Amino acid sequence: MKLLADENMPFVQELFGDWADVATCPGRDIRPEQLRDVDVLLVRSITRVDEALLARAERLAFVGTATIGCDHVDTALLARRGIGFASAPGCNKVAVGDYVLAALLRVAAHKDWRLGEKTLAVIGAGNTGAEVARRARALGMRVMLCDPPLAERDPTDFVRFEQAMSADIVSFHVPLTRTGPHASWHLLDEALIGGLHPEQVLINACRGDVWDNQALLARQQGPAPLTLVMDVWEHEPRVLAPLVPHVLIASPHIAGYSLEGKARGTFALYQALCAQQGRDTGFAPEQLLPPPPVAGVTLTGVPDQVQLERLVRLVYDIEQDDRAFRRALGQPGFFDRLRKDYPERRELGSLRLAGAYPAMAGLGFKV
Ligand SMILES: NC(=O)c1ccc[n+]([C@@H]2O[C@H](COP(=O)([O-])OP(=O)(O)OC[C@H]3O[C@@H](n4cnc5c(N)ncnc54)[C@H](O)[C@@H]3O)[C@@H](O)[C@H]2O)c1
Ligand SMILES: O=C(O)[C@H](O)[C@H](O)COP(=O)(O)O
Repeated sequence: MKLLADENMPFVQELFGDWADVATCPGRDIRPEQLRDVDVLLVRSITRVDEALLARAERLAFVGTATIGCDHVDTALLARRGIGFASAPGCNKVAVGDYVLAALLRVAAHKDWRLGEKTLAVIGAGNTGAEVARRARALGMRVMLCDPPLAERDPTDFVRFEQAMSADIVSFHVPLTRTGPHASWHLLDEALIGGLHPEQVLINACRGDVWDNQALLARQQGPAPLTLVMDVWEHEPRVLAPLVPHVLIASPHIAGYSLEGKARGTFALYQALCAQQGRDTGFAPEQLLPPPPVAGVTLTGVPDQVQLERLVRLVYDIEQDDRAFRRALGQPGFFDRLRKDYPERRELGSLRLAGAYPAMAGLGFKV
């Protein structure tokens, strides 16, 4: 069995090496002729799996994407051609929760806000949105959820989009869709951007095209800019460079890039391929992970917001990501390079807090 995988997918050798002939290559450079004799293709979000890519893939029996988002895969085509498919729902939801928590604490320090007095709206209350909501509640924030597809089934817990957009902080967690009643392409459009209050904070850790970046730039260059946190950008890997100086935290689509999240992503594909081939799964994803560099801290009191930010930074320093992004901006290929060389990052759950109050588990730490 010949398996071709994106070179940025860790643990492929460990999981598939003893039963497949494994080759890896840059995900953006996979060519149709490379797939001629390939049985299994494992990709990340940067490989467009479509008619053109699969034109010569006569042996292909399985495609896996080690991601939550599937907007890069023509799943209808795979179904038509009888090619098995798996994604990794939820694999990096905890990492996205960590990213947004770190961002919230940074924003609060920047604006001199007490988060417990603020409202957070989550647009898209699925896997990642729910993680974010859990953490915000643990910070004492008032949380609004906006998810029209879920609200159609049970409206009890949800607010309308217009109400959500009035929150102090609005965090976006929707899949990218271009058609249908809940299409999310440019969900944040020029009209909406123009009507926001200058004190508001917007976070995008889902897909860049959900926000109209040109319209945001126009707003930011005006007299009443917003506070922005952007992990994802319209037209990645290209970035609208003039927007970056107007963004408080800028990063190269790494919100989900914890080591644990990546291990879960590859492992989900391993499980799916094992199931397709009737093979027993011999591993647990935890076995793939090295011990974390800092495994425990003892608290002697209830940490305030500043101490909480320090604790988070002990595991994940979002400012380091922001600095690396600004330093590299403009260099050829900088976006993909930062992602490829992304430092090993552990989840907050890798840190055990002794003496913590129980709500701190809601922030993601092990208590
Ligand atoms: N930046 C990153 O590293 C990163 C990491 C993981 C996921 N993502 C992106 O985030 C997206 C969400 O991930 P998830 O795991 O939470 O997915 P999910 O499918 O679990 O949840 C998405 C939710 O959005 C809702 N939704 C759909 N259209 C909507 C709309 N127009 N308005 C409001 N809600 C809407 C859905 O009903 C669903 O509940 C993924 O599709 C992926 O594109 C990015
Ligand atoms: O959809 C996802 O799961 C994330 O956006 C994913 O982490 C993106 O990372 P990539 O696949 O591009 O490496």
